[in-house]
Amino acid sequence: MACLSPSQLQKFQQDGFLVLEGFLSAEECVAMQQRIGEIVAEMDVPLHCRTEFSTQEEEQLRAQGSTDYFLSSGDKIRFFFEKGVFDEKGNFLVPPEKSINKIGHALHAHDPVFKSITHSFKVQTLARSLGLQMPVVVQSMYIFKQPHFGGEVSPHQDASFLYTEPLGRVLGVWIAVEDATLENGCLWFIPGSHTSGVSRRMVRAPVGSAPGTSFLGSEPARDNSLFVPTPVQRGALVLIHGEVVHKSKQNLSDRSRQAYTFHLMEASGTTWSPENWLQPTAELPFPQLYT
Ligand SMILES: O=C(O)CCC(=O)C(=O)O
Ligand SMILES: [Fe+2]
Repeated sequence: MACLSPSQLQKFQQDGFLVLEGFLSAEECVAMQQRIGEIVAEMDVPLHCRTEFSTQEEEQLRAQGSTDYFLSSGDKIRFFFEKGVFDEKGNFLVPPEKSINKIGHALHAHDPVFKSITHSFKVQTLARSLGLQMPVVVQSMYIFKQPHFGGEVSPHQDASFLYTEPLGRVLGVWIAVEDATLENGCLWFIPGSHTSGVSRRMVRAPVGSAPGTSFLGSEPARDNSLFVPTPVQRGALVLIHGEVVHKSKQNLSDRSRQAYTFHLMEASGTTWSPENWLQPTAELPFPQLYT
């Protein structure tokens, strides 16, 4: 199951993504959900991410605060929210657990449940069967896709944010913690779109400068009809090539679509761009997958 067959490998190479249904058990998914429930119950939300200030000066301060909150989240467990969930005083307009867009970017390093799934024998076997020699985990996210308003993820290539030289060294591992359907915002891919490089890159601005990151190049308009929906069941794992174009729609249904996703980089012979927003730190060098 965790070891890819030659035809699965070929399909991944051809399409730039691959669905592996039943990769995790329902119990493993429930364990992740329960742990997330505990983490959210203990959540401490910094004021600068809760308050919508009124004057322009205060707005700038707030924007800088949340930029720093994001830019320094690579080695921490932090919370990112949907738009419009706070009033002007910073009170939640919806229950806190329904307001989170995602938790990032180091659950894989700091939380025992997510660490053991990330480094599980199944995941290691999968990485070996893809030929990865020295994979490291660069980031992880728990994505909520809340019912009724969970935001869309616009068409992108992961390598735009996680840039390497050469390209082709980043791999997304996306695990459906709940069923992902057409209604609740499943992933969509343009099959074969991983073979023509990266259209834009997000680079980190000099420290302290606003807005903190900027794009080199731009995302071209994509023909909507090229996207193929990828509904999957709870426990499915979707492999995402670093350059394949993908997206997900807003969740207007009444069911959430939670997912745990992490990104691997083949570290052997690869340069991680020093301009990426995400950088290994002294506290958290990118951990080796095979440990
Ligand atoms: O879960 C989603 O909707 C998008 C996830 C994604 O883009 C990724 O894991 O690379
Ligand atoms: Fe992505």
